[in-house]
Amino acid sequence: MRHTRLRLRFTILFILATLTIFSLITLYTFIWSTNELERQEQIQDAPKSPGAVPFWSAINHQNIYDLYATPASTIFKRKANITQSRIEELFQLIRNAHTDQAHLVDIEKLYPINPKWNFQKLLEEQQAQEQSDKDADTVDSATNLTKTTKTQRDLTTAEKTMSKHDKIQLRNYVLQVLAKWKKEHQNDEITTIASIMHDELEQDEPSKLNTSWYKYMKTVTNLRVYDPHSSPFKRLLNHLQNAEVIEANEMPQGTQIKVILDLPDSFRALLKPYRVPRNYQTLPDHFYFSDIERHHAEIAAFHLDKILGFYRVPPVVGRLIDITRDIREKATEDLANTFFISPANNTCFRGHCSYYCDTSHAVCGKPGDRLEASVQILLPRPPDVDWEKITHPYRRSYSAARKAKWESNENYCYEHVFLDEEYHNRLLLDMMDLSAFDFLIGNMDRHHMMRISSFGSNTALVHLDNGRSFGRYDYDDLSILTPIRHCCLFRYSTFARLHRVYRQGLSTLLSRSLENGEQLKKILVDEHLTAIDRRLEILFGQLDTCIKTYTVKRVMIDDGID
Ligand SMILES: Nc1ncnc2c1ncn2[C@@H]1O[C@H](COP(=O)(O)OP(=O)(O)OP(=O)(O)O)[C@@H](O)[C@H]1O
Ligand SMILES: [Mn+2]
Repeated sequence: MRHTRLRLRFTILFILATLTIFSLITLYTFIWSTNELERQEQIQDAPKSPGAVPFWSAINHQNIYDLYATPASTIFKRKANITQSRIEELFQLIRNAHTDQAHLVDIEKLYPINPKWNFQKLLEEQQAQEQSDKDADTVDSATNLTKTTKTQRDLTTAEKTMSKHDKIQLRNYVLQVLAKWKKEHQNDEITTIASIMHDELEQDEPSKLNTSWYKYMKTVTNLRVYDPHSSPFKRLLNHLQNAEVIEANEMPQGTQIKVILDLPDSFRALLKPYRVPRNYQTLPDHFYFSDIERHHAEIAAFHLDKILGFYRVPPVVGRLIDITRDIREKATEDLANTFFISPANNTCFRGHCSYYCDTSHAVCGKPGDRLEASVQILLPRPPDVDWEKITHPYRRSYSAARKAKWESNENYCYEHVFLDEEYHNRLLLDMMDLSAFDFLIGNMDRHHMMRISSFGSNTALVHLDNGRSFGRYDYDDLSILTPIRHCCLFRYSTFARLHRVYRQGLSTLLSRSLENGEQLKKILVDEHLTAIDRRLEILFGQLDTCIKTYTVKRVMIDDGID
């Protein structure tokens, strides 16, 4: 009896407990779901959390954690002031002018110069003028001249800039000089790095003469750093991609981390590691000189240079490396000492350099040992081969406060570049090619131009260091075109190639080249591809303006360089 009552009491207790638990759960679920609903309502207009946004579309997402975040800027679309049909017209115009010019031998008639005008005299006048400006500046700062008198003096200086007549004469003079340069150099023999290095190698390291490295060096000439159709080029790409690393050493030159890899068969390569995602844009408050170098920019620049037919960027591939096996275990002591394991258990290294070489900007594998990098052939350097480092006349000021001279002087090309005899040769037009290339890739950081001086004077620029290109796709920096806008000179051959890729669709060619020839995926986000097409049109627009101002034959030049 007692037993049955006890069981009944237990059953009631059990039912009561179940009911309580059940109602608690229901209540909790209700409260939770209402909260959730409310929460969802609240964040309906707020940006999605970074995790909810697919990686490639995260580009225009504002920062959810930033209370003052403004919506990402809408893509800045600068319109080219030229239509497709005008580009075609321009092409016909330029092609006809080129054909006409090929038959004309009398350069003096084509570019007439007043017998009373003299280059040397103009040069001396200009130099005297500069000296007096400098002296006046020194006096100004010494006597602490008031602002008004200084402005007055600036005004008189402005009046003293090169006269219109002198400018016309000087342009014709430069055009004549370039035509003479062509005559002198059109039969130059093409030389190779292999031939420059041959004798020393034969004496000191004869075994190197049988390597695939030497075979590639036979294709590096004074005109281009690789032959895209040759087998040494294809083998080189494969080698950069797959060869085992023998030693990893830090590159002492430069401001950001770079690693020199020794590869088998005498090859050396320059590695720039992954630092930021493909959709990273130069931080709004960063100058170009604080911008972080991007491995994907190096890769994309190589592909673009190849499509444009310059062949002036040393071959580079994107490579997935094992940070421990390929770098740490092969590192020199100095480099190895900067390795550590991060809190996320990834292998990282800091390296030694002046920008971003500290623990908070370390290069880390992600996850673990996996690291993307650009790997570029390191061309022979001094003492084996001599290079010339030319300060770019349109170099930006590397100071946050100062501006460069060319930014405020519209006559800068006449007063500084045309008057400088160092530019009375192919260098002037190589610089125009480079300005076009840099504008397309958005590179503001071309402080120097490099060329291999062991080749003599007829030697192409080598487009080294493109790590700070592709920094922005929402902005086209017209100032990169200043050399072209100021000097208004351009090669026929370059124009013809630009026109060809324009017709084929430059961005299509580029994305195809990256897809087929690159192991790393999505090197350029679509926004960068769109920007390149837009910039090509802007470049044509600039050439159109030049031609309208100076006529085709005073802008377009055939200096014999393809
Ligand atoms: N592929 C290469 N072959 C031969 N030399 C190279 C190559 N790449 C770079 N160099 C040399 O190394 C120097 C530094 O490289 P790079 O310009 O890429 O570094 P950086 O950190 O951007 O330097 P900076 O801060 O001076 O621009 C170059 O000026 C050049 O002399
Ligand atoms: Mn650089």
